[in-house]
Amino acid sequence: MASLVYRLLGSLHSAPVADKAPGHVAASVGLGRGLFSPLSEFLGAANALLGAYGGNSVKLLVLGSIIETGRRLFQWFMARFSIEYCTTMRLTSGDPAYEWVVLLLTQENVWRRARDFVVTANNSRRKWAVRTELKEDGTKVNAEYVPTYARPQLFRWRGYWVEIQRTGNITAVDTQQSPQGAGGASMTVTIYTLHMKVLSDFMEDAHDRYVQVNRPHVVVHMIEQNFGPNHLWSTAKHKMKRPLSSIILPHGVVDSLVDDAKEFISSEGWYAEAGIPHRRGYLLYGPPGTGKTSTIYALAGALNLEIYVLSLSSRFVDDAYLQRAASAIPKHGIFVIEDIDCAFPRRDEDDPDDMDDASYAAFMHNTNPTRMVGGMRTMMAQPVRTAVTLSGLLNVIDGVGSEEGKLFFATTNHIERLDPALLRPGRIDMKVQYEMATKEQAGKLFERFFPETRFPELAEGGARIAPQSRPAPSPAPSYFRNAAAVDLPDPELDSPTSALTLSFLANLFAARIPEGEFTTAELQGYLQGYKTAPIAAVRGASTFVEKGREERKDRDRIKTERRARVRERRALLAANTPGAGGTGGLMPGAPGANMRSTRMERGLGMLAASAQASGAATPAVPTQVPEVLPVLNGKWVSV
Ligand SMILES: Nc1ncnc2c1ncn2[C@@H]1O[C@H](COP(=O)(O)OP(=O)(O)OP(=O)(O)O)[C@@H](O)[C@H]1O
Repeated sequence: MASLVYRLLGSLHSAPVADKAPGHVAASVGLGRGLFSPLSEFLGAANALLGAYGGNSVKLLVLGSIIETGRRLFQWFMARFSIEYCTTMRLTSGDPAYEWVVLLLTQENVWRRARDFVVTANNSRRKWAVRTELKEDGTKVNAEYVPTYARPQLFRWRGYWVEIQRTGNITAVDTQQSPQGAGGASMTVTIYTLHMKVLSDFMEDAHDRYVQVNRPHVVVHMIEQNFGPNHLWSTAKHKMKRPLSSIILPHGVVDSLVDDAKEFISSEGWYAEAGIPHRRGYLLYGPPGTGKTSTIYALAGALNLEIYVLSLSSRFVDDAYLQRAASAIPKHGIFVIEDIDCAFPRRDEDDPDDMDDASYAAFMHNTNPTRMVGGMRTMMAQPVRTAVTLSGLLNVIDGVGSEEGKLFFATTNHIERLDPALLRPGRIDMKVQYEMATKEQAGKLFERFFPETRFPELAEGGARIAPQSRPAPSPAPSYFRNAAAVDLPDPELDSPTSALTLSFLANLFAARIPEGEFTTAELQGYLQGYKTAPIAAVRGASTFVEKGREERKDRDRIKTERRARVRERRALLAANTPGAGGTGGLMPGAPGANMRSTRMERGLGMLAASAQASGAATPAVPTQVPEVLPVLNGKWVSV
């Protein structure tokens, strides 16, 4: 380029001045002298003048101006061109569309040209990363190379040029931790085309690929506590779909749930015509380990829906956050609130049944339980609570965020704690109760663990009882009236008899498991110990039941003792608490005395009790009553 300019200048320099004579200019344009002669004469004079007084530098100046003007014209043209001849879209991590495009990029092998990677050993199961297996002393280590795309990458898609670039927090994205919003990443996709239709085709293609790849998975979006309140649905996990048949519930329960959800999704028009918000609420309630969460996952897999799970007891989840999180869920997403009861006040805040061991110890020994609830350190032993208020929760269920064809699922182990306002139709449209496993469930679980395909030697054939004609397992079939007495061959000592079939074993197992005493999760845990030994599983069932009963007795005894100790301690605290009939007299007439909460009173009572117990003098009461008054080594601490 530089040499070109020099050559041009050289030619200008060497060109004879006569060539640029006024007459020549006029002749070369071929126009009549009449019109242009004054201009030609002016140019001729200027030329002569320039030639006479160091005109070369001025020529250089003119040339420079021409080049600059040309450059600007080109820029202007390019700006116009790129606005009109390419389409640009921006995507933010955390948004479902971002995931779709990420997958398309990976499938198009755009990462092959990338030179900038983040390496992570965190297996994300996403298709975004380049997965490698490294060998380290014979052990395989999974590592992923995640391209950052910090610099623009150009690739061809269906004959169009597409450019992508990512900005923002590019090192934290596209592993399991993918924050959205201010701290997250965003991606710019530019397609060089005149037609908007290409853009929608691009997104459609990206979406189709995403659906195709995730067909065997259920995508579960969660909230990553570490990312703070600015990030919604920051973590996505891909779980293998679970067949509905693997959920073992009393006959018809799963089917009615699935039919209801399907009917809801397909009747959007009806809701619009009837003027009813298109949403549906389900409450699954019952003891832990009975299959509530598993049912939701299986349902989502069957209907190809994505799940958005939120726990109200998460740090920083308050009314505003809940509202934002619900609004960010796309149409037909399943919104799950786990343990919804923690949004409701307890009748007894210090119920020992709700305390974990740390809280119980803190309550009994007057130490700081250091539990964070709603971003605030609370004193006293308490069950985990939430910063979400009942009205905030109801607003979200009723409000904009819960419309648009969303399915809302709430789970709880304590339906009795829920406010009737939540349970009314329109908020909760269908309730499903989960109970301890029945004999029928135990038998079905056994059959699921030991299918005939894996144990052909125990398949039907020499069967004593065919499955169709098998008597209902609950109550115990007549031939197993005395199930405990049925003697099974020992697989290690005896050779299996032809009469011993899996259905026979399932029935015997069902007969040995008492009705409604164990959760399905407990039975599953037991059977997991006998993955390849169905006969041994049945042989050990009675011992398992006995042990389970003993353990339960122990747990009940501990609970009863705890309750008694908590009652005792409360009585002691009350006796030392002013205003509660006690003799503590800690705060008579203290400023703010009317602000005392039950919790504060307990705190003061604890202080007095601990001071009395240690023989120390009661610390002086502060003149200003702080909001929370925990006690640390006999000193007042204001939080
Ligand atoms: N009815 C069931 N059918 C099949 N598997 C079950 C059933 N109940 C429990 N399980 C198994 O037990 C484990 C725990 O189940 P799950 O998490 O669904 O229970 P849950 O009722 O949601 O418990 P929690 O109230 O503690 O959340 C899972 O591995 C699941 O496979």
